[in-house]
Amino acid sequence: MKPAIVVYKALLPTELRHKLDEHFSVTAFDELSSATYPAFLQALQNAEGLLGAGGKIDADLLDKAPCLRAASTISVGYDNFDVAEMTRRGIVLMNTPTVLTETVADTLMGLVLATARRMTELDAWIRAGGWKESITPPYYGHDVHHKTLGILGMGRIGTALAQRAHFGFGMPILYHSRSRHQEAETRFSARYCDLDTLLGQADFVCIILPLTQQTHHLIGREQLKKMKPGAMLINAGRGPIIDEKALITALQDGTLSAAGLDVFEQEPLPADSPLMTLPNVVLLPHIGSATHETRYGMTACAVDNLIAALHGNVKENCVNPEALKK
Ligand SMILES: NC(=O)C1=CN([C@@H]2O[C@H](COP(=O)(O)OP(=O)(O)OC[C@H]3O[C@@H](n4cnc5c(N)ncnc54)[C@H](OP(=O)(O)O)[C@@H]3O)[C@@H](O)[C@H]2O)C=CC1
Ligand SMILES: O=CC(=O)O
Repeated sequence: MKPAIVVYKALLPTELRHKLDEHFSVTAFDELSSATYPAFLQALQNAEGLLGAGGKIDADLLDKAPCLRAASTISVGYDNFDVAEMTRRGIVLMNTPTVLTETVADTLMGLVLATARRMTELDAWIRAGGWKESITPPYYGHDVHHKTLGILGMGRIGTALAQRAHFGFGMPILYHSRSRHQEAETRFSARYCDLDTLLGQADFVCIILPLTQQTHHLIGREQLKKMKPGAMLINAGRGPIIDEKALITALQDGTLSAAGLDVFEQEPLPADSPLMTLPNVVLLPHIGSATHETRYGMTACAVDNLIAALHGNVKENCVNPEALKK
């Protein structure tokens, strides 16, 4: 008998669905809503595998999936999983690094440009009947090329961003990570520094860190005050890395000149969030990796990950290899 798996919030192209069907008995939920949730919980009872995107996968949910052996997330970030609890239970967690790196770096560079050059604001301006003759200096943007870029998190995506900024825009690069990254220092002349130095010297601060206990609210009121006057903050890591209340205040009182955000403390961003009405913010609905090509690559990777995990053949993309020893 084929192992049972549950697929949730994954838009599976036909060939990938067929691939899963070859290996597993699949129960799929395009959306998780109050209408579908009871059936989802029911299906979890026998599921050996779980494949999907988002959702809080904590001990309570794991209790409802007593047969689970592997979970495969269609994302590189896995802060929504209780990894320690999964490891304790011997449940392997797989993610999709690398396939999305270049696309998310493009998104970050796009946010830098859109924020500095006020692209969404001016798009709204022209749609409301405005034209450039009426744009006076207070509405001008700022240059990006040759400005200093600060990267928080010189991992896979941070490195791809540094490459774009160095070769494409001639930007001097500062970075902060847990450790030094020789490749970025050699290839892109990136300079390692502590967080306060980066905040004080960068014209653009780009956050592309994972959300962990250590990075939660890493950027709060005090850190925002340390940013260079006129600096802009870009976040595509995870919303809670920034204290959003402090961010809103800083954007309102001019401590921070502008922000470009793909991620938020609460997603979807509530309609009454002050961020919705601030002109000096570019908002994206967590679409860092959302291109046809990359979403396909991520989904294919997640499918292969689950097949490997449930066939005891894990070679890469395992978040908690210790679970394999259980
Ligand atoms: N908006 C979107 O759609 C997307 C968002 N993301 C987010 O981007 C994150 C990064 O992805 P990726 O680049 O592939 O991951 P990597 O693991 O390659 O890079 C993460 C980087 O963060 C650094 N880091 C981790 N913890 C700390 C800390 N406490 N202080 C300082 N630096 C820290 C790591 O440092 P070190 O190298 O020293 O270990 C590493 O350089 C994901 O976890 C996800 O949250 C990813 C894809 C899409
Ligand atoms: O946010 C997206 C991810 O892949 O992580």
